[in-house]
Amino acid sequence: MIEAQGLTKRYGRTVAVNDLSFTVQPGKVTGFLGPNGAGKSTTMRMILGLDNPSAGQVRIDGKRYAELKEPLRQVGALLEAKWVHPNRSARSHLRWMAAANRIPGKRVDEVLEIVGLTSVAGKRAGGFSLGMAQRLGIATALLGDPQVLLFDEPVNGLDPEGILWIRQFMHRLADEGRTIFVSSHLLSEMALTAQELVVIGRGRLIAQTSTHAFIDMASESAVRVRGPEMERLRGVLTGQGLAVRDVAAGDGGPAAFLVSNSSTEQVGELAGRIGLVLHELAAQRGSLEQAFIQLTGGEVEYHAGTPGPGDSRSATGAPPGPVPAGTAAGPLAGTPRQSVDGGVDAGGVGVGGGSSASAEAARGGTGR
Ligand SMILES: Nc1ncnc2c1ncn2[C@@H]1O[C@H](COP(=O)(O)OP(=O)(O)OP(=O)(O)O)[C@@H](O)[C@H]1O
Repeated sequence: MIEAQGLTKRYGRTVAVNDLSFTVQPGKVTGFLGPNGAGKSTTMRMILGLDNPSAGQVRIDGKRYAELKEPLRQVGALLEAKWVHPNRSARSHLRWMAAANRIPGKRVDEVLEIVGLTSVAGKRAGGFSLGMAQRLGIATALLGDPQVLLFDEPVNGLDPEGILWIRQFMHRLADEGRTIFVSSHLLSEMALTAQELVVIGRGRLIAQTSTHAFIDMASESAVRVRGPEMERLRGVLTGQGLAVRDVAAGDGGPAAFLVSNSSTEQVGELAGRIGLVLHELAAQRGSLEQAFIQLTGGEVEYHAGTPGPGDSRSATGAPPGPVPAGTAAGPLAGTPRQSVDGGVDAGGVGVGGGSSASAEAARGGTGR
């Protein structure tokens, strides 16, 4: 289990993570969802002890990362693909990582098998596709057979086959009772991958809930309705206080109305009461991605103090809770990352990725 309490990270004037509290339970895939710059990677680095919190704390099975005796056996992580020395084979890389962490060599062949890389284990990792590199990163994270696994945007850049593999693989790991925490900025992807969600925007918690509940909350439910007497239809709907929007004709079909926050039953019955003929009556869902952007405070390019869509959230039916509306603690996505502070030697870290100095440290800094 992962537990964050009041977790906060400041980089100069940027508040990357702002008083974040959440828990990640074993036996499920928990998605860590937020737009680019929301603070996901920073949070993950703090979980892994690669960055120190400015305030608050995060614990893995009750302990801070630094207190874990054999971290690679407790936590594995995939932070970034394409991080292996290109001239090393997958097997020799894994052997090296295993030896550095006192893990028996036979585990290397096991993890190669688990991720489906056995047949290419002797090939140069430099020639690997992104999907294969991701598998190798996952194999590395699994070396110590940890119960807790973190994946930072694992499907970025993958083809559909690679995405499907990662998704199914995570489900399998969760079914084994492990704690799986996976970040993404794509709600549609998380809708298929995660059972639980921790949603953040501009460093703050927006929701921790089941994926199902979040999608219900995030997506507008509306009814599309059409008939030969549109103006009578409009009258009966607005007469009941329903919000009616004109929808342009799609695919050459006739124009229709979208009725917000209603059901097909309600619209059908209202029409039926006055004997109105309908040619179309269908439940519609808004775009998940758009709703998500609205909920998470919108644009990635916010600058401190700039009001954004988050400010009108209450008017859009956004959920209650810790909302970043109007906060000046925006992520300043355009802000250059000037400093990497609190970097901790990752020698024993189950980090399957990361192009940073810490990943180099994980490789022993040998540059081999
Ligand atoms: N080392 C750093 N120094 C300065 N600012 C940083 C540093 N790391 C992150 N930030 C800032 O903190 C904020 C959160 O960044 P973070 O990378 O954690 O977000 P994210 O949700 O992972 O986004 P992405 O998916 O784009 O990586 C951003 O404004 C970023 O510019």
